[in-house]
Amino acid sequence: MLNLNRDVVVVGAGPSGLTAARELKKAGLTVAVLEARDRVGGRTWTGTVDGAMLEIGGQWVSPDQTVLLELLDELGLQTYPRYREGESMYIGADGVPVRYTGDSFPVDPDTQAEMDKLTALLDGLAAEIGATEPWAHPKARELDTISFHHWLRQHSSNEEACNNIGLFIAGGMLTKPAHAFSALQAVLMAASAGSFTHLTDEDFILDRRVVGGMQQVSLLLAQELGDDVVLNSPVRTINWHPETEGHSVKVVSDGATVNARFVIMAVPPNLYSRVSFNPPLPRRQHQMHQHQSLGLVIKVHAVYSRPFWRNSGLSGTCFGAGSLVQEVYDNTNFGDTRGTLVGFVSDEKADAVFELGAEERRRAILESIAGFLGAEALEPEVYYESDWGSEEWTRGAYASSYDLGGLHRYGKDQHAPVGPIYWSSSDLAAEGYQHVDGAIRMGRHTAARILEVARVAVPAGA
Ligand SMILES: Cc1cc2nc3c(=O)[nH]c(=O)nc-3n(C[C@H](O)[C@H](O)[C@H](O)COP(=O)(O)OP(=O)(O)OC[C@H]3O[C@@H](n4cnc5c(N)ncnc54)[C@H](O)[C@@H]3O)c2cc1C
Repeated sequence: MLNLNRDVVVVGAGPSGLTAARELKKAGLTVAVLEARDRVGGRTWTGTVDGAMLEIGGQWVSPDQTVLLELLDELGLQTYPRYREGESMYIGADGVPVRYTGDSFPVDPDTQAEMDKLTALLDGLAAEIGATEPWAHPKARELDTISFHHWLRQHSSNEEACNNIGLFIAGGMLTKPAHAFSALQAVLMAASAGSFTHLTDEDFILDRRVVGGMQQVSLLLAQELGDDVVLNSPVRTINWHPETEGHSVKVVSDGATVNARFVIMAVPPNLYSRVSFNPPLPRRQHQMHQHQSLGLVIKVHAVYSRPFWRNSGLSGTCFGAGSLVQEVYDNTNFGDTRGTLVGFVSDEKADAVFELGAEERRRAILESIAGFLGAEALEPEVYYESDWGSEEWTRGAYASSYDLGGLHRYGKDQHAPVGPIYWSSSDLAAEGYQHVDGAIRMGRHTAARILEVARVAVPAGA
């Protein structure tokens, strides 16, 4: 068991915690990062399964994610574009697969007009409300007390249009059913990516990947931090002093005990209560944290001897709001001769297939992909389901959002430190919310806040 004395202890070696630690260390403070798992990277994890390199967690980078793009550059990591040549596939309300090109689904003109109307409304709200303080906008309560499902139907009676627009935020981003979160939460998601239109444009939001995998960001940051990162060390208890802000914290983990002046909880909010705080956190945090939960999505990887869909002029991009696998993309690795598809089974559909045995689930998922791309999809060489819901130190995917009414009620306090305890994760970001970019932004922001306080606070032992 290590006994360490540091200025700041960071709980969690995901991109947010590692960024915060790096910034603090650069500024001259001493740090320790305690990580529960036997690896760094958190929800980014580049693994090898049956000889295939898979992005088990976060992978895509979009052009608005400028902080991540800058960091990739600084770390010497290269990116490459997602394969997108050829026609896409769409399965609409009639269940018939249709090939199409361009940005719009091949729907009838009425449905298209309704989708355009809903898109314009959401773009307008995202621009007006923004991602920084959505809870402070005059419309916050009104939008936060109606589910996204009902908000869509309040503005359109076209069910296919509502389902298609709902897909981009519900199944596609928050990975919760559209009845489980508010219209305000949907607006935050859109604003955090620059606009709702960005979320509907897969060539924007899923633009590029990192050569060698996204986890390298965390691996390289951890390499710089060296022995200051301690793995296999789930933090169990944080003893802190409410009166002496920033001066005295004792963080107890399985691998190390750290005495520090500040602590950063760089874990998703649903895991805060895994740590015993002594004294307990205030009422406000106790309540707020119970309203932040992770969604659920199965990221499915299927690797084939070759990218067979390309031979028939298909890009591998497929959408079907009513399909079990509601999105499919060509996820072939840089320089790989094999072809990889990635698909997503979200929220209630994920619940349903988790009721099945592994073989039956695999068959149902591959049949859904084959519904878009043909029978060759049924026989991958490698098949893998990323099951983040079963990961003790995450418990869902992709990230956390408030339940209905929670964002306007609690949002203003989600960043507020409690004495020496600060909060940092992509789940709390404005720009880049739920993404690696947001995790890095939050890490920098939290480090800057601590540096400001540390300048005037009395060092431990003084
Ligand atoms: C399947 C999937 C696909 C995704 N796709 C994308 C994508 O394409 N693009 C994108 O930008 N983002 C994507 N994301 C989201 C992105 O990965 C996350 O937003 C990002 O990793 C969050 O970083 P973080 O540092 O805030 O939290 P995390 O990455 O979750 O890191 C938190 C760390 O804290 C550790 N921890 C938890 N509790 C404790 C404890 N008590 N003690 C010590 N350590 C603890 C965890 O083990 C973890 O390492 C995806 C996520 C998933 C799961």
